[in-house]
Amino acid sequence: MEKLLAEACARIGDLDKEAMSRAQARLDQLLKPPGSLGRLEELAVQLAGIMGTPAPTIKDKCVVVMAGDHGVVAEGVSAAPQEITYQILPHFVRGTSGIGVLARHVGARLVVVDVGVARPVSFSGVLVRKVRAGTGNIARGPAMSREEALQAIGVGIEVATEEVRKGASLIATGDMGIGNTTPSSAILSAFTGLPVEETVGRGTLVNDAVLERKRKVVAQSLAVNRPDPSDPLDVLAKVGGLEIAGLVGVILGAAAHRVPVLLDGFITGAAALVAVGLCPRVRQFLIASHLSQEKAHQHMLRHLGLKPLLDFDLRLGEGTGAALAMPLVEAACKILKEMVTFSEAQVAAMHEDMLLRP
Ligand SMILES: Cc1cc2ncn([C@H]3O[C@H](COP(=O)(O)O)[C@@H](O)[C@H]3O)c2cc1C
Ligand SMILES: O=C(O)c1cccnc1
Repeated sequence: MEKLLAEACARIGDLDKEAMSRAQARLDQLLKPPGSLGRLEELAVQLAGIMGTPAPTIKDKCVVVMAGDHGVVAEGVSAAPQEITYQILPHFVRGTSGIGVLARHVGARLVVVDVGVARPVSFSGVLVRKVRAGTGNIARGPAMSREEALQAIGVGIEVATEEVRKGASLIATGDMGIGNTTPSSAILSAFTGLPVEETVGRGTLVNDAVLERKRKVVAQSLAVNRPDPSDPLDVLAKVGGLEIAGLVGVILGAAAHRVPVLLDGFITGAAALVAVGLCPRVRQFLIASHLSQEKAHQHMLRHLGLKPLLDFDLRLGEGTGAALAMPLVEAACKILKEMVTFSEAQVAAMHEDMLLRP
């Protein structure tokens, strides 16, 4: 499994600078004032760099949802019962959960993976790649062993690779796992050193008493496990989650094939922190779809150096924000391909001498 991770990291290159400058040059000639399509232009240049062509196209889109359970729910850190992680799975497959509806809405394939759900899963349509039946309670000990973390990363790499083989040219990440905002906060604190007051939020909308308990639990998980921020795998194994590890693999596996990765909210952000820790170059392949209402997401994105596309007050996870942002990514590609330049349109050029140039 370590080999799979090492291979994926080794394959992740830099952005294609030549494709980026050609895309930028075309954007500057298109029938519009310079830079007037704003962030769509930035996105277009990034996509050109990721996909290695000045005219990138998105053909097939998929959302990968990794599901896993968390021993730390025994501490009373979520307003939702643990069984929901299991019970919601058929609604993913049938398309009646939040991401079920939104993935269908944007025309993306939905891939649901059990990488660590507590109960045995046998719903047809769910890919069962269970590494273990839920993590250990991070308030008392490690979430999982290093080997299990590597195995779950391997599952993610394999799933992403398979989706790319089937034709995916844009992959969105999603999470399902009751309790998973707690390990995500622990990961954020471990990497940034931020105090739990800054990294712990309300998750499924817990009240003040639970929020306070959650802060103590995260602080305790760090004190008990002493994750080493210079060793991302150590952080993941000690205070992470199985679905978070799976998502680390999806991110690395997609980037290894030069496929852009849309992050969702707080949990996929925690996975991104680990992935970037393991392979800093992967950052350039990431697109932050939205700013979650989970308060600490802003710290996460700042640490990752990513600017969210949407600010929609979402706090569901499942990949819902990432799915909603897919049409923006497609729009950025279409601008490059389908818009005409001033000269192609035979339209009078702008007054160069009157333009503000940086
Ligand atoms: C019905 C339901 C559907 C969800 N879909 C995603 N989450 C989200 O909420 C959970 C994280 O919040 P916490 O750490 O407070 O438990 C995760 O399952 C996450 O995916 C859901 C939560 C619920 C209740
Ligand atoms: O930002 C998220 O992804 C999120 C926030 C709260 C609960 N579940 C997910």
